[in-house]
Amino acid sequence: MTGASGGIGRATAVELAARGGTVALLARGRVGLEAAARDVEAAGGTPLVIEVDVSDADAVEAAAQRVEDEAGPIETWVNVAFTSVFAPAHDIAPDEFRRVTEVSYLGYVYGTLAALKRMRPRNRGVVVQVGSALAYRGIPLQSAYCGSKHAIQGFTESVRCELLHEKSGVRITMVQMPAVNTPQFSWVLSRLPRQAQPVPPIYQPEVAARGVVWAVDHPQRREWWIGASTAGTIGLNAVVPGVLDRYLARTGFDSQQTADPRPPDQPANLWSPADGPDGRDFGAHGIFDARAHSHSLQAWATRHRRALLVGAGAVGAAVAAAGASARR
Ligand SMILES: NC(=O)c1ccc[n+]([C@@H]2O[C@H](COP(=O)([O-])OP(=O)(O)OC[C@H]3O[C@@H](n4cnc5c(N)ncnc54)[C@H](O)[C@@H]3O)[C@@H](O)[C@H]2O)c1
Ligand SMILES: O=C(O)[C@H](O)[C@@H](O)[C@H](O)[C@H](O)CO
Repeated sequence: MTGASGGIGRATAVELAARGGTVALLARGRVGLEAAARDVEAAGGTPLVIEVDVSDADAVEAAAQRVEDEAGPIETWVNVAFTSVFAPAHDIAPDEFRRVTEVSYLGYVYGTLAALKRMRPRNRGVVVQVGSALAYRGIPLQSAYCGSKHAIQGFTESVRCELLHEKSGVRITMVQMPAVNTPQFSWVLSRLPRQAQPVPPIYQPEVAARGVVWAVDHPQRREWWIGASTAGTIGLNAVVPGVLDRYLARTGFDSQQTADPRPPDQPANLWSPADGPDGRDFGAHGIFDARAHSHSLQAWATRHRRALLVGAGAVGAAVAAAGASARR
């Protein structure tokens, strides 16, 4: 699991740990990683902490080898680690675009390559890409991030076709997330005047984590969408993208900021971690607990859609039968 020291990665590591087995925790911040390891242990798993910057392909490959040497064959690889800059494109420098892309896009590529190198010869294994509604829909103030998320989506489709072509038993799937209450809004480099926030509705990281674990177990589906807002955004964007352009131009600046000013001492994790030796543990949750939903009816329904369809069919048949017997 990359990006396991905070947010969705941290919550997912804990969710997976509850099944036992080794969970390798890959991220940069030592303090956050050690706290994540304690969480994994408490949940019943065996943590393996590996400090790695995912933008370094050799380091990611070495991390994968270390996992196999110390814990055995990697069954599942989950890419989560990312960074961003909250600012209009004209306020983001070229080297910042490069850095976001190297971490948030190429980090996923390097993780996927390290996993495929080991899984393809064994003809088994699962790669899960943690994505976003923003893999399909760009929003203002997040150009570097949205570019990376779109790129992951394209890369993943290509790899999926290649695996299908060679009739591989290895599976790759992507989980598109809604807005989630994670530390990102307190440690991503922000040039916004006000405190950054996820665009409501906001879900707790455990909702996202349950979605990832479901995808680990059901990787035959090409994508899983979490949250009605995700399904709505991707669906609407496919039909009326121009309407969304104008809607987001009008609402997207305010919906991504609270009324409070940006804290002057806010850290920035673009170049170095905020949860490293000089930092603190940020945990899985961000600062929006009071506004975040602990469940998503849509996510539940998509997981149980077969049972729901069968149930709806049965109800439909019963109603039709009742109607027919009433007419007799
Ligand atoms: N929070 C949301 O609203 C939201 C919404 C949709 C999708 N997502 C996706 O979920 C994933 C996690 O998001 P989050 O909000 O939990 O993020 P987060 O900022 O809370 O955590 C990111 C994790 O990545 C790690 N990381 C950052 N830079 C790294 C680097 N160079 N090398 C290694 N590790 C690094 C951090 O240490 C941390 O463990 C991302 O891929 C993001 O695109 C999040
Ligand atoms: O959704 C995402 O992919 C991002 O990680 C968030 O940073 C956004 O700011 C917000 O949640 C928009 O919905």
